[in-house]
Amino acid sequence: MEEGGATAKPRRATGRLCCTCNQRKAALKRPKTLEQICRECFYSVFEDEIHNVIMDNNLFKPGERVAVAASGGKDSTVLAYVMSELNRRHNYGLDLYLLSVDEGITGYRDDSLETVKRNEIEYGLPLKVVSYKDLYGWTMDEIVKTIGLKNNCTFCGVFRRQALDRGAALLKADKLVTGHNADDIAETVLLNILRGDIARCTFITTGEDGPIPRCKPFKPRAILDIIRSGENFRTATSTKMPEQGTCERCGYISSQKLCKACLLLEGLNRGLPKLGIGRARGTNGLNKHVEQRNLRSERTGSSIESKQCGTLDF
Ligand SMILES: Nc1ncnc2c1ncn2[C@@H]1O[C@H](COP(=O)(O)OP(=O)(O)OP(=O)(O)O)[C@@H](O)[C@H]1O
Repeated sequence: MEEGGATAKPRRATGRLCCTCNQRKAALKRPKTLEQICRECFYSVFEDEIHNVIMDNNLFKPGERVAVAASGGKDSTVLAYVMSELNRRHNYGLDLYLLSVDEGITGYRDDSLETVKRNEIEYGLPLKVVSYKDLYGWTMDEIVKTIGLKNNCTFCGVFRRQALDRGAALLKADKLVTGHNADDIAETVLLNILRGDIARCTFITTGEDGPIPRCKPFKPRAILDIIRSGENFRTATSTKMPEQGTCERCGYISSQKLCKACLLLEGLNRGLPKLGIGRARGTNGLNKHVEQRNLRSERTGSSIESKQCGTLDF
């Protein structure tokens, strides 16, 4: 794995022999170590690194059912391959499944779902697809028609997070693994610093207090400084953390009366699509002030939320 994750672009090597096997021609220069390495050795080093991350962090136990969040994009396609390969090679004893969320974005997700269907056959992993339309009654295309291009990422991010949890629950999975890599984690650290909300986003496993913990095996061993600084953040003991309960409407984990997805849906279904956009910490989730603040910041374009895409912790 390179610093940026599974698929960061390596630099081309310059006609030297691979420094690992000393036999084949080097195909790339690893940005992390500046070593010139051939294709075969790179695959093997990369897979060993992921195996070490999994072992060092005790990510799985034999017999666990693990859902691989598969978007059909590059990172999760590599993740599906590596998980099935390492499971076989090192006898992890895991029951692996592919889990895809169809957000209902014509011309985008329908294409990438075809990739996941190919992975299902190629790696022999059963595939479960959950859709926004079935779970929420809305596709992203319909949401964009209602809310416009601005802020629609909030819906997509909140709904996807919950859809993955719901899909994993349908699969009776013990764990959910995602293809988030070092770049994704570093980006989240930076955005959360701006929001004064840090630490949790750098954990390799999150949600252990909920029904299905999430793991990110692509978080590399040689962690970027920015991730380390996030890990070193401590939450002051005097800081009141939100208490985790359940949404009184759908039963999903929530620190408010209504979870974020139900709040967003409430807005969509009432014809007030901006209702749930923004943060509602310490409120019952249907707070007039939040609603007003959102409308205000929408007008001024001043909130961080309006500039970000989706949720900031994963
Ligand atoms: N529609 C989806 N269905 C299933 N899993 C998803 C979906 N979208 C994202 N994920 C999971 O979340 C991870 C991060 O997704 P994101 O889109 O932020 O990053 P990415 O680097 O583009 O990932 P990828 O290359 O795998 O699409 C993915 O690697 C995947 O594990």
